[in-house]
Amino acid sequence: MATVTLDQVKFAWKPGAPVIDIPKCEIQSGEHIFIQGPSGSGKSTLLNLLTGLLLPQSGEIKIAGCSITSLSPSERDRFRADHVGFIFQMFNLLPYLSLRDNVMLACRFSTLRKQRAIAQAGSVAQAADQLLIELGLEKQLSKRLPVAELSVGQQQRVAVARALIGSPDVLIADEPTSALDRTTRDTFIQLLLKEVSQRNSTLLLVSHDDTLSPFFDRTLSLHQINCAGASDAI
Ligand SMILES: Nc1ncnc2c1ncn2[C@@H]1O[C@H](COP(=O)(O)OP(=O)(O)OP(=O)(O)O)[C@@H](O)[C@H]1O
Repeated sequence: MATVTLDQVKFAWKPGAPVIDIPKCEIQSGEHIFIQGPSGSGKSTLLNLLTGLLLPQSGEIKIAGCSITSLSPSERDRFRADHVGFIFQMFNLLPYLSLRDNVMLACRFSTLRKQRAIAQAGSVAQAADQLLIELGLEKQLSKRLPVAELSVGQQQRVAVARALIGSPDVLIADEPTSALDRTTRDTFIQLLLKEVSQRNSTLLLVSHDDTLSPFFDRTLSLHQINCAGASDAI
């Protein structure tokens, strides 16, 4: 079953200069997709359309069976909190909070994810701890460190735990490895893929780094799926 569907989606920041023009794209439930394209080709714009932060000028985007392009802004916000987990390039963790509190935050904005976390682990705190331990952060968790005292690779693993708590249908990762060295990067990607597989979440990961492609089920090249083909992409 398709988890993400784009149908005749067109978006332009300025009239007459389309950045996204995707006639058709389907991503199946549980697929691990690598989205690649040069700088300026529209990767971030596409992610913002998929999460409903931007609305296309025309066309339809469906996530987990819901047409997000038909929702009101507040419905889209709620849908995003319930169904989409994010991993950002710069993590976007709250530095003064503990590891557990950072992870639990995702459930504060979504009753659905909170209920799933409780059903899976007994409580949201236990679900957060379980994920952090699976991701190799037991020592840092027990010391109750603020995330500001973690290494870059450790912070990125906290960001993964936050994105995964309450098992969202779709996980979106925007250049999540750009701050990691090669060895940490490979370990991180393997761990991320293991965790999303366990939850049967669909993963969409964007990166400039083409050497990540072999880790994924499928690579979507913006050049191939996007007819807009931004002329200034490098
Ligand atoms: N807020 C904005 N306002 C106007 N134009 C924008 C805006 N954001 C991006 N663009 C334009 O849209 C095009 C695609 O940008 P986008 O950021 O989606 O590319 P990208 O592939 O994510 O690039 P990078 O890999 O460098 O982050 C570029 O031509 C860019 O100038």
